[in-house]
Amino acid sequence: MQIKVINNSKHDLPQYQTELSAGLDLRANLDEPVTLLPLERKLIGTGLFIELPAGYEAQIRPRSGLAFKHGLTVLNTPGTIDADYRGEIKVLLVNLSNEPFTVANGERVAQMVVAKHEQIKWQLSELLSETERGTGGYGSTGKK
Ligand SMILES: O=c1ccn([C@H]2C[C@H](O)[C@@H](COP(=O)(O)OP(=O)(O)OP(=O)(O)O)O2)c(=O)[nH]1
Ligand SMILES: [Mg+2]
Repeated sequence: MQIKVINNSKHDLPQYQTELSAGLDLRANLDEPVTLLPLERKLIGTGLFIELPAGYEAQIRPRSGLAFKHGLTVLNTPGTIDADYRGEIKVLLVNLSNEPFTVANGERVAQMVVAKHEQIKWQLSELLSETERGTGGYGSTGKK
């Protein structure tokens, strides 16, 4: 499917890195490097503006390599880009390591997955159907 995009960044459009990748890697669009101290969070611009069709969202997710090697993740993961959003796509990075991390211009800081979603209508009810699980959760299964 085709998605309208405005690229006001210094970089090429995000690409799928392999044939069947789910995520497009998003590059930081910076005038100068940005340093995140331990536990610090910062919004990183991408310079990208998109127009998703109705019924689609884009999810902003961390990259596992940055998370594993540097404790860098997306604070609000998965970030939600609504189909009616026309602003710049931004990435809310947080440094969960003990070391400062410096983001370079053009660094692939996160990935974006475009996904279908439903918009529901509520059917207000008094009773829900019975199931084997019932109200159990939070580790309720597999016990004698
Ligand atoms: O990681 C993100 C998350 C959101 N957005 C943009 C697109 C999204 O459509 C809009 C609103 O996001 P969200 O609904 O998560 O934030 P909110 O705190 O509920 O703000 P709002 O009241 O504007 O909906 O912000 C981003 O650029 N990056
Ligand atoms: Mg919202």
